[in-house]
Amino acid sequence: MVAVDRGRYTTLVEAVATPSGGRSRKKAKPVRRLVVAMKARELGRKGIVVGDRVAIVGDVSGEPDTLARIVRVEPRTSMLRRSADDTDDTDGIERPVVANADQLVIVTALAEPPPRPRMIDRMLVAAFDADIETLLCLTKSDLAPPDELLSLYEPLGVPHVVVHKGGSLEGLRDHLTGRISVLVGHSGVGKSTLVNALVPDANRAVSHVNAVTGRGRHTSTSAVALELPEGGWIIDTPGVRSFGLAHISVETVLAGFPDLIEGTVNCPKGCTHRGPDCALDAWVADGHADPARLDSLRRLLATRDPEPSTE
Ligand SMILES: Nc1nc2c(ncn2[C@@H]2O[C@H](COP(=O)(O)OP(=O)(O)OP(=O)(O)O)[C@@H](O)[C@H]2O)c(=O)[nH]1
Ligand SMILES: [Zn+2]
Repeated sequence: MVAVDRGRYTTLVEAVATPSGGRSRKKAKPVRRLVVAMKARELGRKGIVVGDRVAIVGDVSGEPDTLARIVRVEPRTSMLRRSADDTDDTDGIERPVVANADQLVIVTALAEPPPRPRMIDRMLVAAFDADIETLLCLTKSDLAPPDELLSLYEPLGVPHVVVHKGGSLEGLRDHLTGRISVLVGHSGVGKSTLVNALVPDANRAVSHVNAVTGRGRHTSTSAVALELPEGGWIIDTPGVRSFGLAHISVETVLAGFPDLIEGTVNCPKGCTHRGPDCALDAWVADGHADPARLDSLRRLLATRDPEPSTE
């Protein structure tokens, strides 16, 4: 499923065409088309998100004004979620964002706008919760060096690439080829610039999806999956600017810090690992782990608190 917009799901159907006449020895070529579908009633309230693999029935011709039905959603290998944040009606319900992704690409400008480590931390926790890998993609390296930011994230073992407009994207492509990557980042960080450089006809693909759904050309606010020329997919998430993490437990965050877990055995029950009772301070002071790791853990735990939607 490559896009969803107000109850209309755009699905990519791949069929192996049988060469006509049966005499042709040419290898059958997969034929792909976009088919717009709605959710079959029997799926009830089950959500379908971009990245889902679905079974569709009915009119699957993809002709204008046809509508197929999605009758089944295949089991997911991963699910990126976020809690509702301040910009939503705050019902505290977690929302699925993208299914079956392999990696979350956190796009951050080195300047204009300045990097926001708390935002990066949030994304890292969301990716950890979804059990998908992360890649830090630092843009606008022509404006500022990456060193300061990397000193924060290299100790966490987060892989990174540094890019700038018009520069080489080889390092980034190496990470993206053959995988399903979700791109997230704030407005202005250069995400569209990247997507257009990676997928030469990205604009056309998006407006084609919009045309197929009859939603106008530039109205897409949902995630859209775009195929990379080298193989693999990038999923652009224009509508997802932030990740509320209220649904993620302290334990899940801590699980991202295997080197610190042993230090928590003497913590009081239900320790938030942020208060004065936490045993981690003394344990780290004894030299069992790098203090920077404890700082990082606390930063991540702190990011679970709601913060102003202006960020
Ligand atoms: N100096 C510099 N400017 C860049 C670079 N990449 C993008 N920009 C500029 O930054 C501005 C924002 O880039 P976009 O690609 O539109 O950013 P975006 O993240 O897609 O922003 P939204 O469209 O608001 O989501 C544009 O004026 C770009 O030309 C870069 O590497 N260096
Ligand atoms: Zn503790």
